[in-house]
Amino acid sequence: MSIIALSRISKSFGDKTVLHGVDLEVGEGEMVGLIGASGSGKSTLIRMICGLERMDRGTAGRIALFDKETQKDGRFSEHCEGLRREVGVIFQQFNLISRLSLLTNVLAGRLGRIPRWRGTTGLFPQSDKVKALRALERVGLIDQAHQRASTLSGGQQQRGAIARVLTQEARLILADEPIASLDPASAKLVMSTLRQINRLDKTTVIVSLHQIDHAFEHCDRIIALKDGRVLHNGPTGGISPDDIADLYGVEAGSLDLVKARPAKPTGRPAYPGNGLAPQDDLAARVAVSV
Ligand SMILES: Nc1ncnc2c1ncn2[C@@H]1O[C@H](COP(=O)(O)OP(=O)(O)OP(=O)(O)O)[C@@H](O)[C@H]1O
Repeated sequence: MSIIALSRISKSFGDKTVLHGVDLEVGEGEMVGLIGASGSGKSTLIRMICGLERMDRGTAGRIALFDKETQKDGRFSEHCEGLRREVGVIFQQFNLISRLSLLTNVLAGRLGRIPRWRGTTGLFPQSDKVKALRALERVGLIDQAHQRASTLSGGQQQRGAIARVLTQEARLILADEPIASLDPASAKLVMSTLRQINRLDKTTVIVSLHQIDHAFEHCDRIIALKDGRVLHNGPTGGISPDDIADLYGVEAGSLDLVKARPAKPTGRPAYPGNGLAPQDDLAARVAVSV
């Protein structure tokens, strides 16, 4: 199944065109790094894929997710809203509600999947609370479940945001510069968490990154944008120092990144006891109100 299919996607803001007829296909279970200099169109492309942005009209462009059309020639299709529920989006700024507990934030991942009255009254079904706690356990934050989001570190908040998309049971994760605000150790942990979800759950992940060594280490495929056009689209190992130099407008000899290569799967979880806590144990924990 095709997870993402884009054809002839163009986007302009005023008289400035930031995406020029982009074509892309992403398949099930891929982990794709989206790289490119600042302003090359990475965020716009991600916003387009998740239905937050309309393409230009009159271009015959088309976007489909999971083989269903979300927009065509600048018009959203009837499937768009339903398909958005299947897409988990992670932003650089975490987007947790700071005064609420981490668990409540993570439960928000269920909002598109429960009746509205439950969401507005905060009466999440027990099964959803178990899902949220399992997600927190997978990202190594079970002990922080009842902590206010504002008291968590940046790395913890970003892993909280990942737990939220796990709770959403997203089939596609779009992460827009998820590690840009993090220290190196937290960045590594966030990237290995995304990679592990991709490997264990076969969730498709697209991650835009400024730190290209992380893209080299964790992604199977690199899509490189330059001035709104795809400059490179292929296996991570196939991108050359010259490609990178061209992308960022630097001398190839000044780059020290080719030593970074895709990591081999280890099968090791990022956290001890990760992900598979006994259901009973988790059910007991949800007795605490959220
Ligand atoms: N809502 C908007 N209105 C006007 N211009 C916009 C808007 N959104 C993006 N742009 C412009 O589109 C271009 C591409 O922006 P985009 O954020 O997609 O790039 P990016 O590759 O994600 O950059 P960065 O890595 O710095 O986040 C930039 O020139 C930006 O100023």
